[in-house]
Amino acid sequence: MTSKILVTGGAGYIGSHTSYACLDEGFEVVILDDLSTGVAHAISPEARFIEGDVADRELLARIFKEEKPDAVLHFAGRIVVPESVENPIKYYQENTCTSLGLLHEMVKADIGTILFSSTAAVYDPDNGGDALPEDALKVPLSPYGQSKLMTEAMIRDIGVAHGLGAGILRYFNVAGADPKGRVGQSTPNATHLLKIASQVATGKREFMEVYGEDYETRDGTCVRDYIHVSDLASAHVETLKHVLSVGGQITMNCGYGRGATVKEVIAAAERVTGSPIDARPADRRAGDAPSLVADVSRIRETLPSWQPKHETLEEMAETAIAWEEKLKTLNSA
Ligand SMILES: NC(=O)c1ccc[n+]([C@@H]2O[C@H](COP(=O)([O-])OP(=O)(O)OC[C@H]3O[C@@H](n4cnc5c(N)ncnc54)[C@H](O)[C@@H]3O)[C@@H](O)[C@H]2O)c1
Ligand SMILES: O=c1ccn([C@@H]2O[C@H](COP(=O)(O)OP(=O)(O)O[C@H]3O[C@H](CO)[C@@H](O)[C@H](O)[C@H]3O)[C@@H](O)[C@H]2O)c(=O)[nH]1
Repeated sequence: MTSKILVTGGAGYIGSHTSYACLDEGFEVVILDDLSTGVAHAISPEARFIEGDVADRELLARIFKEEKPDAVLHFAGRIVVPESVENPIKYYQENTCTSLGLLHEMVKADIGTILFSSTAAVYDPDNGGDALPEDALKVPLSPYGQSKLMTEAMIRDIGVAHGLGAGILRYFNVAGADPKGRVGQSTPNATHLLKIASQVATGKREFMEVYGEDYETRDGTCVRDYIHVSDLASAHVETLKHVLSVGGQITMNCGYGRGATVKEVIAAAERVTGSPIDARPADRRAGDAPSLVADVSRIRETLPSWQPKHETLEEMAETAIAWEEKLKTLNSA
């Protein structure tokens, strides 16, 4: 029997890729998005789209009654770390409180499964650079990270009390775009490294800055575990199948288990285009961890069927740059 899922934030970067991946796997997909940072062209014509706010509890109750989804994939939220420092109320309201309302409506409607987008930002930024297992020390530096960690705790407690199956996925650094060119990172003022490098590579920006070259890393720039968004999308599909079949709760890091420096990411983008990227040294960005790398043992053991297909920085850069080019036509249409 076909399973039906409700995807909150399905018009956003990761939610849109995951919606396509779920549709490709035969799931029925209903998307709830208020288009605050998402874009209509990211929504597959095969999905049912409801424009609305996840904080609207009456709307949620109606959707659950009418659509009776088997699971909710909850991507919707605010994601800009510095903004969360300036405006923590917004982040606790729109990430933590909205998620609580969603969980409450799920329990009331007896919807038994949730996947939740958490983040590597929950871990201790001064972690020493070793790969981080899921039980590593949590010291979220920003209200953004804290809002996610609080939501994780709510899901665990509510899950235990009400028998909710849950997959909490802690994404490391998500990059790249759909290799089929259907979707990509479309937020115009996104701040992610490869997005910025792709904007320079496609002539949308003249130059970019490298935030700090004096870290204790192999070339002085920060290390992150970059994961291709399509591999992250397929990790959701496999997690969903796993939780729908065995129930229970699982928290898993999503990355490849190896780090790349800022300079290595920029060099990959340069190899793709064959042209230099004007990347200028700048001061450290406040709140940046020197290194965040995932220990991926748990996701590998739990989901042996998850086979990442786009692990190289070149593939992430190639798809990101191709999408940036495509956006020129989409945005001028
Ligand atoms: N992008 C990353 O590198 C990254 C890393 C770790 C975790 N995450 C998490 O993954 C999730 C998705 O991130 P993304 O990069 O796709 O962001 P995004 O901004 O592209 O997507 C978020 C989507 O949610 C929608 N939305 C926001 N608030 C809403 C609300 N109240 N009601 C309905 N829709 C709403 C937006 O319109 C947008 O389509 C977020 O929860 C984020 O915290 C992202
Ligand atoms: O123009 C730029 C942009 C970024 N960086 C550096 O590149 C690295 C990666 O930065 P960015 O792409 O902004 O990602 P993070 O700050 O690591 O945060 C991302 O990854 C986290 C998980 O690790 C998520 O929680 C966040 O939502 C998501 O923005 C950092 O060292 C930045 O200082 C630059 O040097 N120049």
